[in-house]
Amino acid sequence: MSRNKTVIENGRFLVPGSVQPVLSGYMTIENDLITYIGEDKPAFEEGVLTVDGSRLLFMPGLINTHGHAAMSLLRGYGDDMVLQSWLQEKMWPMEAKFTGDDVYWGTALSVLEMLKGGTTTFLDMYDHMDRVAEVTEQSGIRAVLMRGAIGLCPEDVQNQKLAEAVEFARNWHGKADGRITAMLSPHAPYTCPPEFFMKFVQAAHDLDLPMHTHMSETRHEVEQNVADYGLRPVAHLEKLGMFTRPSLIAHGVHLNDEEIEILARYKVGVSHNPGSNLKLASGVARVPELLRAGVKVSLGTDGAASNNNLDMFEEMRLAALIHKGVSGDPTAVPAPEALLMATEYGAASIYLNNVGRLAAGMKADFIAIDIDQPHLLPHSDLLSHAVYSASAKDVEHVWINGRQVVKHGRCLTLDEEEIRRKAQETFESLLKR
Ligand SMILES: CSC[C@H]1O[C@@H](n2cnc3c(O)ncnc32)[C@H](O)[C@@H]1O
Ligand SMILES: [Zn+2]
Repeated sequence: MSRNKTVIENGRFLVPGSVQPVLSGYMTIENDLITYIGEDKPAFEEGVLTVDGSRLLFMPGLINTHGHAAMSLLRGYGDDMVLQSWLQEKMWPMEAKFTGDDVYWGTALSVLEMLKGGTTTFLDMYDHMDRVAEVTEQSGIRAVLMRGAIGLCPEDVQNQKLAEAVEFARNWHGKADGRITAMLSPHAPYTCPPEFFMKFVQAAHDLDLPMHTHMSETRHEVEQNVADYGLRPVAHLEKLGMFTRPSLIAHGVHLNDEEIEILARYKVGVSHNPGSNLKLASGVARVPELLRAGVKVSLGTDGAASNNNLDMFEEMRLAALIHKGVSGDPTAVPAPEALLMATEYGAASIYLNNVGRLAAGMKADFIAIDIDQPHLLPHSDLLSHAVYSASAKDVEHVWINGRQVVKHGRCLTLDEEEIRRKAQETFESLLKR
């Protein structure tokens, strides 16, 4: 008998993008992989763990392609502000006080929220990344991690940040049973002078890693980029060589047709963060146009201080709704497309080719939602329900890399009580420092 085998029986499974997007049947997981999914009952040996899937909807784990996990400590601290004053007056002064322990507890709080809400992979750009990696290892979640660098500082400090980013990537890429991968991440073109940004591009070449940055989030940022460098942000980053690397940009709210064409040509991914963009009054990204141009569009929450939660079901729903409202076209982002953005396109945009889809051979990263609830009945179209009706609270079970990490809504890998207590204590201590 194989070391670790589970068979899900009589479940409903979401396979967006396929001819049969809602499949009734069975799924087999062996060690870290899905080995079978189909209508026919597989033969299996006595003693294999079976899960009754009859009241559950199984779907790929959700993939959060942009965030700053430790910022959960600043949830509710600085609402109703635009990006620049929010960063300069509220976030950066508080973040300057963060220690490694603060980042650990803030990240633990976010990972707990994400796991319980059905997110199985998250991207994180922050400081003290060894502590983020520690939470990732302990919790069982999958993560794409990077030391984000703001270059508004003397050159020796810039170089120190770059060195930390490189060292982190060297130490952690491929670790935690392969659940951690790394990228390199200058924070944004408006916080990283060109020479500093180009050093990151060179490092990404040297380490053969993809790159990630914030870009074209606000109209002000685009105007400032033109004033400072004579170029809009896309042409500016193209000139700095970023797109010679596999790249993902966060936001991309203010893009013109030509910029969309450039991103498509270089196969640059865009992490669409509708909740954060709405809350910071940044605008609404041109997602239907990006998708039509063939750009990989995925979904992210950004940090919990600008969202103000990490519920990827909410981002999916927002992505499916707001573009209908803006365009007047009810087919602007249909439900299957929104689900793909949160799963398969998410995986592609962070350069993971083995998650984001329920299929034999893929890593067993999947979730089960309880569909026996009033807001998820009748079972007319379960894919529609997953996008338009479900929320993080409906998540019953979560498996990552074949290991169950949430069971009946309880996290099996983290100490929930301790994290709740430490998060509150940490916030209170930050206010006093
Ligand atoms: C260098 S660590 C990451 C850095 O990013 C800041 N941040 C959080 N949300 C946003 C956003 O929407 N746009 C730009 N920068 C953001 C965060 O406060 C950290 O300082
Ligand atoms: Zn961000």
